[in-house]
Amino acid sequence: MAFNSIVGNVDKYFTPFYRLNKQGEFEYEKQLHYSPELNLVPQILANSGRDLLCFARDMLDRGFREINLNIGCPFPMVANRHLGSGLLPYPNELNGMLEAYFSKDLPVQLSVKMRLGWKESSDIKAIMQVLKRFPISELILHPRTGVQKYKGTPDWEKFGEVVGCWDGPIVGNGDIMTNEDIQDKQREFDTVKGWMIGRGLLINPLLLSDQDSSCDELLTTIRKIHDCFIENLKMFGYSDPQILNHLKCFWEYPSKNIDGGARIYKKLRKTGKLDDYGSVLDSFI
Ligand SMILES: Cc1cc2nc3c(=O)[nH]c(=O)nc-3n(C[C@H](O)[C@H](O)[C@H](O)COP(=O)(O)O)c2cc1C
Repeated sequence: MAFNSIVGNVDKYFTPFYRLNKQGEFEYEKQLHYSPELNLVPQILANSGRDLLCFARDMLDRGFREINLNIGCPFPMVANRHLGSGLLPYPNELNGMLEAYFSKDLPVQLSVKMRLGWKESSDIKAIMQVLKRFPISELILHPRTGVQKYKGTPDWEKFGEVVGCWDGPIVGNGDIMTNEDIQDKQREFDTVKGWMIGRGLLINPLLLSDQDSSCDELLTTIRKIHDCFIENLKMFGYSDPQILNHLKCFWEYPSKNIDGGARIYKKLRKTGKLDDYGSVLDSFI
């Protein structure tokens, strides 16, 4: 929300994934509703048709017409439960979930965000055979395995193979850090519908602007996003300690693009109260 208010120029946003809590329920922010100003797609981490359907119905009630299934999350605590990229070695489980979902014919499109596999990129072969059986509205592929996390480089050759065998809309994701990266990738894969950007936009929120931006412009923009983010967190009803936690996470990526950023990030992380955090931040930025 904060990024969209201050910078924008992005076609589509995705929520962080929702998953069942320990009580077996989904918990949503009360502000989670579709709005035409923010093309937001709610994402779910699931491995059962029942959970996927329950989430889709909840999102339908909130005005959404697309949900996104995450079968790419690489964290072992997630993957060990056959969730995220941990589902990729189990095509039959994916098949069962999708059969259950599409048997209900809900007016909620299902897109998929995935990696190439869990341990082996060869997982993708059987997974693609399953996905092709269903009307998946969009496929977003980050061409690394789960165990790779962010190590090494994305396997763009494998990505090309998937693009070649998928008839529907496909989006690429991985290590896009500059505007030129997008142009290069689009030239290489001209049938690809778009590019999802994660860390690149967190590090440089002005990545998509046409002109080179100065350090001052960048810093001012980051600060504006930050201040808007705080307002949103307050509006969402978060407590001060929760807000502080979110703000500390906020700086992980932008601090990489600021002179002395590592030092600032370290100092901010050490603060224990929101007031102290504000003073430390004001002394730097
Ligand atoms: C802080 C952070 C949180 C993320 N949370 C999610 C998430 O909830 N769902 C998801 O599909 N991907 C998530 N990702 C992964 C990104 O969507 C993306 O696939 C990954 O960062 C690779 O793209 P990039 O090289 O452009 O960053 C997250 C990444 C980061 C850095």
